Amino acid sequence: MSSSNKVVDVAVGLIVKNGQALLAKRALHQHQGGRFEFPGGKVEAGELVTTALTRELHEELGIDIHDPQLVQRLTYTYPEKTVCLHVYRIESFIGEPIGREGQPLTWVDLDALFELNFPDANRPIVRAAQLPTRYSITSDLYEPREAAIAPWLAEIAIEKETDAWVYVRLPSVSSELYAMAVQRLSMLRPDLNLIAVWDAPEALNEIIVGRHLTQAALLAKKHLERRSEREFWFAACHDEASVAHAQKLGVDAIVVGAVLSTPTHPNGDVLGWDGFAKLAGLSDIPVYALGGMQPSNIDEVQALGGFGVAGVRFV
Ligand SMILES: Nc1nc2c([nH]c(=O)n2[C@H]2C[C@H](O)[C@@H](COP(=O)(O)OP(=O)(O)OP(=O)(O)O)O2)c(=O)[nH]1
Ligand SMILES: [Mg+2]
Repeated sequence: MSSSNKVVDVAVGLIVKNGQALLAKRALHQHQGGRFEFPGGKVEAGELVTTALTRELHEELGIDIHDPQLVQRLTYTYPEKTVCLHVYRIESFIGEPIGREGQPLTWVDLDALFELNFPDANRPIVRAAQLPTRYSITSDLYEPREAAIAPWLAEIAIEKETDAWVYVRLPSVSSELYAMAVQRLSMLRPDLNLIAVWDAPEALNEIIVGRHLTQAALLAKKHLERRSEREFWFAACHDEASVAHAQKLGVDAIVVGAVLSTPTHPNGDVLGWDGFAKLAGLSDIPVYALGGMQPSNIDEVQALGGFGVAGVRFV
């Protein structure tokens, strides 16, 4: 293999404070010069990626970071070279960032990142920067008819925290009833970021932020057509093959489970923490742990390479 075919590993810091991300402007003479970037730099031979991240952010910004969380590994081929961007979210650091190499710095609202000119590899980073660490899922209607929507709405209205991301999972209902439930939920709780099941009616596109593929639907899919850059795709994965397929398709994040058994699925096949760690370790995209999870499990999940927790009943 010639050296130009070698993948260049890059440690990238998604530094977030008060809902804003820290960006630098790349110098004109650099690769992808003149564009905004998330601060970071090349991993040196024999260096751990997290060591490189700490070193680069100290060199470039003069800050000392704590507890970086892996968000994604992103491989992208430019005409000149192939890079693998190892993206870490950093919410805790000591020092006030300054452009120690003369590079201009700026803080930008997370949802405004979509408007900026980044290196071509960065589009998935901009989407991943929006992702929450809690992926909430609805319970089903108590029976598949319209009268069951009102009590379902009442429960969700109380249960779901402000701005939550909520996958509307109603396996028992027709697509007409499904659309009605999503529309009514969106009117009652316009703050929620609603995720519809993958084959829900197109008419919902205006009020949802994305779609969720069941594992069977994921495996049957050959391409993923995003209707816009702001459309998020999630997928359920229970094994290695589905994790690999989700990555190949370009899904934004996966929901892996069941990690632990739950009162509603007491005897189901569970991965256990070991099984979860194995699948999370294989995944280059963000992973939510599902099955017996509460928000308080987040540290455990992240220590095993996960990104967030998913669940029907968060208390
Ligand atoms: N830091 C950073 N690099 C990015 C981003 N997106 C992207 O494609 N890259 C590419 C551009 C470069 O080819 C490579 C990073 O190299 P770099 O120039 O920052 O490396 P470095 O800090 O070690 O600097 P140098 O001493 O080699 O100039 O990754 C990004 O958001 N941040
Ligand atoms: Mg750099």
